[in-house]
Amino acid sequence: MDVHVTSSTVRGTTRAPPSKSYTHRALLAAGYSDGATVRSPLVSADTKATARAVTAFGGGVEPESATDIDDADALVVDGFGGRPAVPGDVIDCANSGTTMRLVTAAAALADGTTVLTGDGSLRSRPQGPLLEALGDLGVRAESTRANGQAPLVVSGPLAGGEVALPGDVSSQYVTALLMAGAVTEAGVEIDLTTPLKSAPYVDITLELLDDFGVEATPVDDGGSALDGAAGAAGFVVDGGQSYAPADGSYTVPGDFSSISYLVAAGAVAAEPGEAVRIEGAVPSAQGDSAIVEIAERMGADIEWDREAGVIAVRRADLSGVEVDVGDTPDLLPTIAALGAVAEGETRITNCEHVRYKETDRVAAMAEELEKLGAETTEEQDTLTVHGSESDLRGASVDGRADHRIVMSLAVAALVAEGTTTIRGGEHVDVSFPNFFDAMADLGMAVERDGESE
Ligand SMILES: O=C(O)C1=C[C@@H](OP(=O)(O)O)[C@@H](O)[C@H](O)C1
Ligand SMILES: C=C(OP(=O)(O)O)C(=O)O
Repeated sequence: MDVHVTSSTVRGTTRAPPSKSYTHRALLAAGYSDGATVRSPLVSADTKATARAVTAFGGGVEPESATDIDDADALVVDGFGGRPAVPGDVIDCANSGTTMRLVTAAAALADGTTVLTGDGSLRSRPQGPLLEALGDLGVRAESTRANGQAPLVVSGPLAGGEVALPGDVSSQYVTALLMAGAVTEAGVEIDLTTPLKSAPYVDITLELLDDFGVEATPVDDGGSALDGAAGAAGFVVDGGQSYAPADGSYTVPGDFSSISYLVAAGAVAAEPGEAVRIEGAVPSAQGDSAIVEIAERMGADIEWDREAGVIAVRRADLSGVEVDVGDTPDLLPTIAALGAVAEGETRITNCEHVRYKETDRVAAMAEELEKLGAETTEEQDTLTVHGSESDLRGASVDGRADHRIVMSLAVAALVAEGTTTIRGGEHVDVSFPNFFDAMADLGMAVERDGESE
């Protein structure tokens, strides 16, 4: 679907969608339990893939009261009590890396064979380190094409043990092994062979596990417990644990990766004297809440009432900054879009792992922002956007079938002169299904092909 965004201003109040990362984990944790209710879930293409996997393992996911899952305020999960059944069919993880990694480790617990696949993007993303780790733990875990990519074949059961794993490809391997490790016999000890990137996502995991009554611990070189995942040399999770959230339910917080587009939209295009107010912005372990500090550093006018969970953003002149996205890969497209509007140079460093996402987001943002008139320089680990040389004007751009590229280009399109056409607008269904409705409500001039408005 083509989406046409014409330069426009925004104002008013909107609500952050629920967190994709917490929803994936909560659905799977509820699956590992004897049953639990997940409140305020994100119902999106990616989280539906995790729900399908929970069902394939012998659990079930149903809306609490709505008839349609897309309208659900809560999902009632029937658990499989830590012992996944052998699925009756291939598990289709669609576009979701989180689903594929977390479900591969869950599949290793089953006493039989599971086959996992996904769309073309997911079948090109790296799964090798997780397959090797599972192999070292005695599980048959293979890529059908022997290239470390899906389709994957996994034959359990996994008993647990000690394993080495690189930390710089995907933190989701750690999350996957910790979540599955808790219900193994022996537990799992992970030794990182390279420093952990995307560490806050493991903090999200640790926080959620704790809420489900499961203990997992980051450790330093000497094996002593640490407070968080940053700088950890490894992780330990004891086996024989049970998943059970207090009072049988878990509530998902708002999503700061999604909030980043709303913050950026307000920073570049709020109507003079007006603000964009974002509700549902309560602090949690999400590293992507750094978008508030990053945008402020660029000069944005932001107030964040953390207790109320409300962010108010007004337009301001922005200047380029340097940002290390080692911990916050999903912010790269948003920061690049902000950088294209800012004066001066925005250098986004430590971003090699951002190339392993739904698409190579470093190349995608460099190339698509250039079509809008920005100048960019791409290196393997750094993306520089030369804002002062940019004079953004509407163009036809490709969302690369990647939700975050689509949403970031839509932010840039708010200030690009004339109209920008973004190819593949439907891909926002992965993490922020009502993105264009929410933006239209705030004042974005947007038309979607096939719609009359
Ligand atoms: O665990 C998670 O929920 C995620 C971890 C990150 O991936 P990597 O750990 O692969 O960098 C992030 O990019 C992804 O959107 C969600
Ligand atoms: C990379 C992402 O997710 P996943 O790894 O689950 O596909 C994302 O949401 O930006």
